[in-house]
Amino acid sequence: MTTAPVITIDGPSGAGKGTVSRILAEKLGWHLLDSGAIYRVLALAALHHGFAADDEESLVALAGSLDVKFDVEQEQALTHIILEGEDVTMTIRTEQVGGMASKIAALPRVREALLRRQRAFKELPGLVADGRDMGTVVFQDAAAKVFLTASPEERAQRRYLQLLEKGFSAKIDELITEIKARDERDMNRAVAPLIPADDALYIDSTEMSIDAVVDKILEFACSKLSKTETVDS
Ligand SMILES: Nc1ncnc2c1ncn2[C@@H]1O[C@H](COP(=O)(O)OP(=O)(O)OP(=O)(O)O)[C@@H](O)[C@H]1O
Ligand SMILES: Nc1ccn([C@@H]2O[C@H](COP(=O)(O)O)[C@@H](O)[C@H]2O)c(=O)n1
Repeated sequence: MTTAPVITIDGPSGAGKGTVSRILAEKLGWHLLDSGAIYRVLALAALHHGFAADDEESLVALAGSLDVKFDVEQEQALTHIILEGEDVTMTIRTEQVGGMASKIAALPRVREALLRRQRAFKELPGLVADGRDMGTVVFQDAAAKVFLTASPEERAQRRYLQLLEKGFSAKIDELITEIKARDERDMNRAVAPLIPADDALYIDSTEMSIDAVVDKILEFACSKLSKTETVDS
């Protein structure tokens, strides 16, 4: 049986992972995993239930029973995220939810509880997986791994424009502080820290357009995939 190839795109907040992953998945006709959305949904559910960010016991139980659905809307290239029957696609994008997600994501048993849910996205014809540990932990055998980053100031500026576009208010100074705090937590946690996989292509997109990043990843992924096919045949 042929197993589905995976392209992983890891990196810090606001680097453009979600944007380029969606474009790549569309171009290739592959499935898409936004693993950060899973952590964000769990964070939102925890906030709804009033659980503290360090209440590992309750969070693990919640992760195991999380009633979440990803409804892919092909025409509008949008995935609706439904938590306990409620559309939370927009609500999970706030920095408050992102901050809570990054705190609970540092808990080893919470990460463990979410592993199977993420790996279930690996289906034919292929998967583009976006997150922090896609290449280092969740899909270690991925055909092509990318680490996508940009300076904190550029990422905050991108996030600022994105939040305004979605109708949220934001302050650039606060975003820079929040992004740096999230980087610090994500890169220094004991389990699955945000680091490039040894075999990842490193891209700094500070001065690159979205199209340039997509082209670079496509070129890299195609060369990796053709080598994999040669080895398999
Ligand atoms: N190379 C780029 N140049 C300019 N803007 C970009 C670039 N890449 C992405 N953006 C914009 O930056 C914003 C953040 O991108 P995106 O949501 O894809 O980041 P992310 O890495 O997935 O962040 P997070 O991990 O927090 O979800 C979006 O509005 C996107 O359009
Ligand atoms: N594979 C992942 C994905 C995400 N996280 C944590 O969730 C937070 C929110 O993720 P976004 O990509 O939506 O910004 C993020 O800051 C990480 O702490 C993770 O640990 N692993």
